[in-house]
Amino acid sequence: MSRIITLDELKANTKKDSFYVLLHEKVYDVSKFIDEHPGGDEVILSEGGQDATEAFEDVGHSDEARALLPDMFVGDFEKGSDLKTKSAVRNAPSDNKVSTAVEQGSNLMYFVPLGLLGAYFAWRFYGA
Ligand code: HEM
Repeated sequence: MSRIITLDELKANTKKDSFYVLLHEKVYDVSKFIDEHPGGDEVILSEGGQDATEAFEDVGHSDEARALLPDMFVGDFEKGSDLKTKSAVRNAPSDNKVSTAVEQGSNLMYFVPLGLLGAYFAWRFYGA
């Protein structure tokens, strides 16, 4: 059974010995984890009482990091609270499109001159 965590509750748990983090509209109690966090306690402490989704995603946390979350889950964040939560938008796909386009472009940049060079030598040796 899942609890609903209100904005007031989120804001009430911003002390190191009782600390809630809001990620992807879910609330996690990171009190026990905070001292072990590889990124340090300060970065997490500065996200108290607000939506930490963007900060968490900007770091590009690993699957191992994400796998720690279920154990710390407290409940879903209340819908329609004053706090605007961000949905999980990952910016990787659009970046990928750009880099494949650039890669295809640079392949052409190699193959066109190589093809011309090949054509020239074919003409030199087998032509007139
Ligand atoms: C609340 C749940 C969180 C968990 C379970 C978690 C877990 C982890 C883990 C396991 C790592 C090691 C690298 C990796 O596996 O990705 C890491 C690194 C890091 N985390 Fe978090 N993290 C949490 C929240 C945050 C938040 C809210 C921030 C905010 C800014 C943050 C900032 C960082 C930074 C900057 C690193 C990089 C440390 C380095 O490479 O030196 N983390 N975190």
